[in-house]
Amino acid sequence: MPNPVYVAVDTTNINQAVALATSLKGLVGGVKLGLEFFSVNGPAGIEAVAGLGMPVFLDLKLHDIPNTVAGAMKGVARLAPRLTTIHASGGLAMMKAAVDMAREEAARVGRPATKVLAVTILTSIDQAAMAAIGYGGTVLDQVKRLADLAEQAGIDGLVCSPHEVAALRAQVRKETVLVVPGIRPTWAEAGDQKRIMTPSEARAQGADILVIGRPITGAADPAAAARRIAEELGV
Ligand SMILES: O=c1ccn([C@@H]2O[C@H](COP(=O)(O)O)[C@@H](O)[C@H]2O)c(=O)[nH]1
Repeated sequence: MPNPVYVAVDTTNINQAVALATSLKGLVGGVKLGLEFFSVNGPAGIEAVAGLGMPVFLDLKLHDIPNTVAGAMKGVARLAPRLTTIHASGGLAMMKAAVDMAREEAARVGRPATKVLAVTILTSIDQAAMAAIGYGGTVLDQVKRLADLAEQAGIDGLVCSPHEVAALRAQVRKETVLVVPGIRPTWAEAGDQKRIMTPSEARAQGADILVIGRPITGAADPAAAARRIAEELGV
Protein backbone atom coordinates (compact mmCIF):
# COMPACT_ATOMS: atom_id res chain seq x y z
CA MET A 1 0.00 0.00 0.00
CA PRO A 2 1.42 3.43 -0.92
CA ASN A 3 1.91 5.87 1.96
CA PRO A 4 -1.44 7.78 2.26
CA VAL A 5 -0.03 10.64 4.36
CA TYR A 6 0.30 14.15 2.95
CA VAL A 7 2.19 16.30 5.43
CA ALA A 8 0.69 19.79 5.87
CA VAL A 9 3.63 22.19 5.71
CA ASP A 10 2.00 25.32 7.09
CA THR A 11 4.70 27.97 7.00
CA THR A 12 5.56 31.14 5.06
CA ASN A 13 9.26 30.25 5.07
CA ILE A 14 10.29 28.61 1.79
CA ASN A 15 13.67 27.41 3.10
CA GLN A 16 11.96 25.77 6.07
CA ALA A 17 9.36 24.16 3.77
CA VAL A 18 11.99 22.76 1.41
CA ALA A 19 14.17 21.49 4.29
CA LEU A 20 11.21 19.84 6.02
CA ALA A 21 9.89 18.23 2.84
CA THR A 22 13.39 16.97 2.00
CA SER A 23 13.77 15.42 5.45
CA LEU A 24 10.39 13.65 5.07
CA LYS A 25 10.94 12.27 1.57
CA GLY A 26 10.21 8.53 1.63
CA LEU A 27 8.39 8.83 4.97
CA VAL A 28 5.22 10.52 3.65
CA GLY A 29 3.29 10.20 0.40
CA GLY A 30 3.22 13.90 -0.45
CA VAL A 31 3.36 17.52 0.72
CA LYS A 32 0.40 19.84 1.29
CA LEU A 33 1.00 23.58 0.91
CA GLY A 34 -1.70 26.09 1.79
CA LEU A 35 -2.70 29.71 1.47
CA GLU A 36 -0.18 30.74 4.14
CA PHE A 37 2.70 29.48 1.99
CA PHE A 38 1.20 30.55 -1.37
CA SER A 39 0.44 34.13 -0.26
CA VAL A 40 4.13 34.74 0.43
CA ASN A 41 5.94 32.47 -2.04
CA GLY A 42 3.48 32.27 -4.95
CA PRO A 43 3.86 29.93 -7.95
CA ALA A 44 7.69 29.97 -7.66
CA GLY A 45 7.41 28.57 -4.14
CA ILE A 46 5.15 25.76 -5.34
CA GLU A 47 7.58 24.94 -8.18
CA ALA A 48 10.47 24.85 -5.67
CA VAL A 49 8.73 22.23 -3.50
CA ALA A 50 7.44 20.29 -6.54
CA GLY A 51 11.04 20.15 -7.75
CA LEU A 52 11.84 17.83 -4.83
CA GLY A 53 9.93 15.12 -6.68
CA MET A 54 7.12 14.60 -4.16
CA PRO A 55 3.41 14.91 -5.06
CA VAL A 56 2.12 18.39 -4.13
CA PHE A 57 -1.34 19.19 -2.80
CA LEU A 58 -2.07 22.93 -3.20
CA ASP A 59 -4.78 23.57 -0.61
CA LEU A 60 -6.16 27.02 -1.46
CA LYS A 61 -9.82 26.35 -0.53
CA LEU A 62 -11.13 28.72 -3.20
CA HIS A 63 -14.55 30.24 -2.45
CA ASP A 64 -15.91 33.12 -4.57
CA ILE A 65 -18.24 33.72 -7.51
CA PRO A 66 -17.81 31.19 -10.38
CA ASN A 67 -15.95 33.57 -12.72
CA THR A 68 -13.40 34.52 -10.05
CA VAL A 69 -12.79 30.94 -8.94
CA ALA A 70 -12.37 29.84 -12.57
CA GLY A 71 -9.77 32.59 -13.06
CA ALA A 72 -7.80 31.46 -10.01
CA MET A 73 -8.09 27.82 -11.08
CA LYS A 74 -6.53 28.66 -14.43
CA GLY A 75 -3.32 29.64 -12.63
CA VAL A 76 -3.45 26.57 -10.39
CA ALA A 77 -3.90 24.26 -13.41
CA ARG A 78 -0.75 25.66 -15.03
CA LEU A 79 1.20 24.69 -11.90
CA ALA A 80 -0.26 21.18 -12.10
CA PRO A 81 -0.24 20.18 -8.42
CA ARG A 82 -1.59 16.65 -7.87
CA LEU A 83 -4.56 18.00 -5.83
CA THR A 84 -6.21 21.32 -5.04
CA THR A 85 -9.30 22.49 -3.11
CA ILE A 86 -12.40 24.64 -3.41
CA HIS A 87 -15.21 25.06 -0.85
CA ALA A 88 -18.33 23.02 -1.65
CA SER A 89 -20.41 25.75 0.02
CA GLY A 90 -19.53 28.00 -2.95
CA GLY A 91 -22.34 26.15 -4.74
CA LEU A 92 -22.92 24.01 -7.82
CA ALA A 93 -22.09 26.65 -10.45
CA MET A 94 -18.85 27.61 -8.71
CA MET A 95 -17.73 24.00 -8.41
CA LYS A 96 -18.56 23.28 -12.08
CA ALA A 97 -16.63 26.37 -13.19
CA ALA A 98 -13.60 25.24 -11.16
CA VAL A 99 -13.63 21.65 -12.41
CA ASP A 100 -14.14 22.68 -16.04
CA MET A 101 -11.31 25.20 -15.91
CA ALA A 102 -8.92 22.76 -14.21
CA ARG A 103 -9.46 20.22 -17.01
CA GLU A 104 -9.51 22.69 -19.93
CA GLU A 105 -6.40 24.58 -18.89
CA ALA A 106 -4.42 21.41 -18.16
CA ALA A 107 -5.27 20.12 -21.64
CA ARG A 108 -4.41 23.50 -23.19
CA VAL A 109 -0.95 23.70 -21.60
CA GLY A 110 -0.29 19.96 -21.88
CA ARG A 111 0.18 19.29 -18.17
CA PRO A 112 -1.45 16.56 -16.03
CA ALA A 113 -4.89 17.62 -14.81
CA THR A 114 -5.04 18.60 -11.14
CA LYS A 115 -7.67 16.74 -9.14
CA VAL A 116 -10.15 19.24 -7.69
CA LEU A 117 -11.43 18.41 -4.20
CA ALA A 118 -14.45 20.03 -2.54
CA VAL A 119 -14.10 20.85 1.16
CA THR A 120 -17.34 19.95 2.94
CA ILE A 121 -17.37 21.09 6.60
CA LEU A 122 -13.99 22.06 8.06
CA THR A 123 -12.64 19.64 10.66
CA SER A 124 -12.27 22.54 13.14
CA ILE A 125 -16.09 22.93 13.17
CA ASP A 126 -18.18 20.97 15.67
CA GLN A 127 -21.96 20.76 15.94
CA ALA A 128 -22.24 23.95 18.06
CA ALA A 129 -20.00 25.97 15.71
CA MET A 130 -22.04 24.80 12.74
CA ALA A 131 -25.30 25.90 14.37
CA ALA A 132 -23.71 29.28 15.18
CA ILE A 133 -23.03 29.99 11.49
CA GLY A 134 -26.65 29.20 10.69
CA TYR A 135 -26.50 25.68 9.25
CA GLY A 136 -29.34 23.51 10.55
CA GLY A 137 -29.18 19.74 10.99
CA THR A 138 -26.23 17.57 11.88
CA VAL A 139 -22.66 17.91 10.62
CA LEU A 140 -23.03 14.51 8.95
CA ASP A 141 -26.19 15.52 7.07
CA GLN A 142 -24.58 18.75 5.87
CA VAL A 143 -21.42 16.92 4.73
CA LYS A 144 -23.54 14.41 2.82
CA ARG A 145 -25.61 17.16 1.19
CA LEU A 146 -22.49 19.07 0.07
CA ALA A 147 -20.91 15.85 -1.19
CA ASP A 148 -23.96 15.18 -3.33
CA LEU A 149 -23.78 18.69 -4.82
CA ALA A 150 -20.04 18.29 -5.42
CA GLU A 151 -20.58 15.04 -7.27
CA GLN A 152 -23.20 16.73 -9.47
CA ALA A 153 -20.49 19.25 -10.35
CA GLY A 154 -18.15 16.44 -11.44
CA ILE A 155 -15.66 16.90 -8.62
CA ASP A 156 -12.67 14.50 -8.31
CA GLY A 157 -12.70 14.21 -4.53
CA LEU A 158 -13.95 15.45 -1.18
CA VAL A 159 -12.40 16.71 2.04
CA CYS A 160 -14.23 15.62 5.18
CA SER A 161 -13.43 14.56 8.73
CA PRO A 162 -12.76 10.92 9.64
CA HIS A 163 -16.20 10.85 11.27
CA GLU A 164 -18.00 11.18 7.92
CA VAL A 165 -15.70 9.19 5.67
CA ALA A 166 -17.49 5.83 5.98
CA ALA A 167 -20.86 7.42 5.14
CA LEU A 168 -19.36 9.21 2.13
CA ARG A 169 -17.61 6.04 0.96
CA ALA A 170 -21.05 4.42 0.79
CA GLN A 171 -22.61 7.45 -0.94
CA VAL A 172 -20.15 8.61 -3.61
CA ARG A 173 -18.70 7.17 -6.83
CA LYS A 174 -15.94 4.65 -6.16
CA GLU A 175 -13.43 6.87 -8.05
CA THR A 176 -14.06 9.84 -5.73
CA VAL A 177 -10.95 10.50 -3.65
CA LEU A 178 -11.69 10.96 0.06
CA VAL A 179 -9.14 13.22 1.72
CA VAL A 180 -9.21 13.47 5.50
CA PRO A 181 -7.58 16.03 7.81
CA GLY A 182 -8.33 16.09 11.56
CA ILE A 183 -5.88 13.24 12.08
CA ARG A 184 -4.35 12.88 15.51
CA PRO A 185 -2.20 9.95 16.64
CA THR A 186 -2.88 9.02 20.28
CA TRP A 187 0.37 10.77 21.25
CA ALA A 188 -0.51 14.16 19.65
CA GLU A 189 -2.61 17.09 20.86
CA ALA A 190 -5.92 17.97 19.15
CA GLY A 191 -5.28 21.75 19.16
CA ASP A 192 -8.01 23.51 17.15
CA GLN A 193 -9.20 20.32 15.43
CA LYS A 194 -12.61 19.09 16.65
CA ARG A 195 -13.63 16.06 14.55
CA ILE A 196 -10.55 13.86 14.93
CA MET A 197 -9.39 10.23 14.76
CA THR A 198 -6.06 8.41 14.75
CA PRO A 199 -4.40 7.61 11.38
CA SER A 200 -5.27 3.88 11.62
CA GLU A 201 -8.90 4.57 12.56
CA ALA A 202 -9.30 7.02 9.67
CA ARG A 203 -7.87 4.51 7.20
CA ALA A 204 -10.17 1.81 8.55
CA GLN A 205 -13.12 4.16 7.92
CA GLY A 206 -12.16 4.36 4.22
CA ALA A 207 -9.98 7.47 3.87
CA ASP A 208 -7.75 7.48 0.76
CA ILE A 209 -5.45 10.31 1.87
CA LEU A 210 -4.63 11.44 5.41
CA VAL A 211 -3.56 15.08 5.89
CA ILE A 212 -1.33 15.43 8.93
CA GLY A 213 0.38 18.67 9.94
CA ARG A 214 1.42 19.57 13.46
CA PRO A 215 1.79 16.02 14.84
CA ILE A 216 4.69 15.77 12.35
CA THR A 217 5.87 19.35 11.75
CA GLY A 218 5.60 20.36 15.42
CA ALA A 219 7.45 17.28 16.70
CA ALA A 220 10.98 17.60 18.07
CA ASP A 221 12.02 15.15 15.34
CA PRO A 222 9.56 15.40 12.37
CA ALA A 223 11.16 12.48 10.52
CA ALA A 224 10.79 10.23 13.59
CA ALA A 225 7.13 11.29 13.97
CA ALA A 226 6.42 10.56 10.28
CA ARG A 227 8.17 7.17 10.59
CA ARG A 228 6.11 6.34 13.69
CA ILE A 229 2.87 7.14 11.82
CA ALA A 230 3.97 5.07 8.81
CA GLU A 231 4.73 2.15 11.13
CA GLU A 232 1.33 2.52 12.85
CA LEU A 233 -0.31 2.42 9.40
CA GLY A 234 1.84 -0.50 8.27
CA VAL A 235 3.14 1.31 5.15
O1 LIG B 1 -11.41 20.58 6.95
C1 LIG B 1 -10.19 20.83 6.85
C2 LIG B 1 -9.59 21.16 5.65
C3 LIG B 1 -8.25 21.38 5.60
N1 LIG B 1 -7.48 21.30 6.71
C4 LIG B 1 -6.03 21.54 6.58
O2 LIG B 1 -5.32 20.35 6.97
C5 LIG B 1 -4.18 20.69 7.74
C6 LIG B 1 -4.30 20.03 9.10
O3 LIG B 1 -3.19 20.38 9.88
P1 LIG B 1 -3.01 19.83 11.39
O4 LIG B 1 -1.79 20.57 11.85
O5 LIG B 1 -2.82 18.34 11.28
O6 LIG B 1 -4.22 20.19 12.17
C7 LIG B 1 -4.09 22.21 7.78
O7 LIG B 1 -3.20 22.64 6.78
C8 LIG B 1 -5.49 22.69 7.45
O8 LIG B 1 -5.49 23.89 6.72
C9 LIG B 1 -8.06 20.97 7.90
O9 LIG B 1 -7.39 20.89 8.95
N2 LIG B 1 -9.41 20.73 7.94
